[in-house]
Amino acid sequence: MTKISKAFSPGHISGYFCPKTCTNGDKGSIGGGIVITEGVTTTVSYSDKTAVEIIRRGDDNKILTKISGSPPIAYALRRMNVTARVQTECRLPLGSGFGLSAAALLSAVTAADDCFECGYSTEKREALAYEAEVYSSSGLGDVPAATGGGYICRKTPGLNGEIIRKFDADEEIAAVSLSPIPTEEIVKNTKILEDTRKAFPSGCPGGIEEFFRMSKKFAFESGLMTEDAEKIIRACEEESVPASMTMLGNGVFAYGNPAKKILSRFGSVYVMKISESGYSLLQSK
Ligand SMILES: Nc1ncnc2c1ncn2[C@@H]1O[C@H](COP(=O)(O)OP(=O)(O)OP(=O)(O)O)[C@@H](O)[C@H]1O
Ligand SMILES: CC(C)(CO)[C@@H](O)C(=O)[O-]
Repeated sequence: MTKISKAFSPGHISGYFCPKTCTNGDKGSIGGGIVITEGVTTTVSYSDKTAVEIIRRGDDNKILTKISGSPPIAYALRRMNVTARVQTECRLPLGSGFGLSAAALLSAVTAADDCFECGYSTEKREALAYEAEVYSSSGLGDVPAATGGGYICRKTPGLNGEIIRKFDADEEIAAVSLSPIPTEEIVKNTKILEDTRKAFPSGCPGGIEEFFRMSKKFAFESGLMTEDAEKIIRACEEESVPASMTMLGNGVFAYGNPAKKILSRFGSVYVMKISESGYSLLQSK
């Protein structure tokens, strides 16, 4: 009987970031963000040819989007020397600043390692997910972020970088997304990257409210803030709700139980919490 393995990884919303080269020469970033309870569940089984299907479901479990193919996952499987049938499932929209490519990679590599009994160490699995993410220009800091939970301050880049994780904020995170922003276009644009360097805040936030203040200042000063996001953030300010722009997506994330009501004036709201943990294997049979 064919073995079916399943793994989950949380997503990650970046509030501010700055590209940085890792000590080993790899590309990476430092920054602040939130690891979220929403993410990607990936199922892997043997097939004589790799086929990846991306599924996004709505609240009623109805399929909203079905896409064939995921270049980062196909790259990772080639590096593992395996061919597989892969299905990723998520609820959040793709390309909208929720770090879903990193979540898809961490869960796919974990499930494939189990399915094909590769016997990889944790370090090897994460290094492969990181390599595939950076090679595909689909993210810089989301893989290290999703190896654990909390709202985080990534002080140095890469998987061996120093990450401060805090778990002292347990109210809801609400998010609204108006349209995607392709990560690749931003991380390859030298002018934008220079502006993110200038706007990057120093130090780590002392609490969740300070995290949102630092993120908002970064979003404006880096020039990444969109008109749509600014309008929503202003509405949050009127009610003293901490909010900022989802990096990288044309949308807003906000903290605290009143956030959902404000954001619902602007589009479909996704409600989640700060995740207590990183990715994990869910099923092996
Ligand atoms: N849920 C998913 N399952 C499989 N592959 C995905 C998924 N989400 C994104 N990808 C792959 O990641 C690549 C780049 O996606 P992109 O960086 O735009 O998305 P993202 O990670 O959701 O966004 P962001 O980096 O802004 O959070 C695409 O090639 C896409 O196929
Ligand atoms: C570049 C980025 C904002 C894309 O989501 C993220 O990977 C990060 O914070 O490095």
